[in-house]
Amino acid sequence: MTRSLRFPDGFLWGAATAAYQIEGSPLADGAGPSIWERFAHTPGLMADGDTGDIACDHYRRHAEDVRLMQALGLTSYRFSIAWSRVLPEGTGRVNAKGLDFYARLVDDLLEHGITPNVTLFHWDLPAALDDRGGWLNRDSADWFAEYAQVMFRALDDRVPLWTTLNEPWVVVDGGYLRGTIAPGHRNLYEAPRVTHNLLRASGAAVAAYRAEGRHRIGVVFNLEPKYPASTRQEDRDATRRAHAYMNTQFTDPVLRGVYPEALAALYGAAWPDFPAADLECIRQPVDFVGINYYTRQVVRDDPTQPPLRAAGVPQRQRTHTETGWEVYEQGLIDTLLWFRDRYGTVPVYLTENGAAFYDPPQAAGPVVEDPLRVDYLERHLKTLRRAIDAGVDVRGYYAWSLLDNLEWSLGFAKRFGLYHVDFSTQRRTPKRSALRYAQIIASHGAAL
Ligand SMILES: OC[C@@H]1[C@@H](O)[C@H](O)[C@@H](O)c2nc(CNc3ccccc3)cn21
Repeated sequence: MTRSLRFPDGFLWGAATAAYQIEGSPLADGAGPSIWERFAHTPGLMADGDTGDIACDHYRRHAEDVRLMQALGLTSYRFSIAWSRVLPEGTGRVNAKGLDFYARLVDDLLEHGITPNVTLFHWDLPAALDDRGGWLNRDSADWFAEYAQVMFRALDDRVPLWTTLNEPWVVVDGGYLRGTIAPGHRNLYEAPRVTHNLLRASGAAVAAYRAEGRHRIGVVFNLEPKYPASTRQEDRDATRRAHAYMNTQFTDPVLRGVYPEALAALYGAAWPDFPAADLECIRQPVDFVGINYYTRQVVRDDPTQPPLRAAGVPQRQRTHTETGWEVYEQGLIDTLLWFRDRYGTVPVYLTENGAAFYDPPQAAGPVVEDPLRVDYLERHLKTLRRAIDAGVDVRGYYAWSLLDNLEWSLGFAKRFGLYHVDFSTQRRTPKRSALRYAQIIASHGAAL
């Protein structure tokens, strides 16, 4: 007997985007620059010299894009606020036109029956705050709480789902250790301090929400399950280090109030002695957690790669995406079951899941054929259903992404969208995966 794949009543079917990746017009109507405005306009840092100056032109085409969401039957849309549109200097003066853009977008979503899921910080820190030390400055928690309160007071009457941060690990690893994303630092001593201030900021925003919020607030982590390349103790130890660095470095402080012990040894002299009171702020209870799942990592010991001393082992026998990520849907249920077993019944949204594949050249027509993305979507939704059957409290799914967009420093070439975007004309064309997703949504999962 084939089990129905219907999803629970009230389960949200969404798609996700981020401000700098889709909006364009980064300095329009009084907006201040973000660190991404600076990073993207620094020669040599962006593939093909791509920038977010236009991107998907969503700032001007938002009404058209909401109609695209409605065409898929989406019941929710996850998007981020560009902090420096609303607070051009990061704190203090509010730019009414910036706030108004997001109020009009939220109203339009609600009029189309689409639940807004708002991310306050998706990597685009106001440049003016970076000039004051950015996330390295302990004051960043207060700056973020001030900004969050401005947004709560403006939109909490209409926004039922808020998230504070998107993927603090990527900000730390990419922005302060590897230098691959803004602000492009490469400093081991900065990394744990940025982790700590990001988590303090999230906690401060959650505390501010408790004072006046009417709905629910959470935080979004990218979780990537780690599997040892062999049963050798060295590989198992390396796997544990990689898991602590990428995953529990963030989930444990927020959900358990402590950092993983492995981090002190990993960071060594760079590991600060944090005030205990900070952890009380960080561990503010959240109403839900967003999990972004894309792939897994198979890990081996690698003494040549300090401080982690771990390396990924390519799984060449399996399909990979254009960003080099293995398609491994089993990692999704492994992650969700691990999360439930470690942290209990905190509700979860799968706030990002998707893939960049090379869409084969085809004649311009009403649909772009993307068979690999259709397969990726089906595999992961079927697996998500298995996790729900196993008792994980998953409340919604957000495909990354609604539109092909600016894949940060990788530029426009890496296409994750359900809709293809011709960036020379801004024409949106549904991919086959969009039509398949619409069919799945219409059946609430039964058509899987
Ligand atoms: O890379 C695709 C998306 C990206 O466009 C989103 O803005 C971001 O939220 C996002 N996070 C991941 C997963 N985490 C990750 C892992 C390694 C490098 C960069 C991101 C993928 N994505």
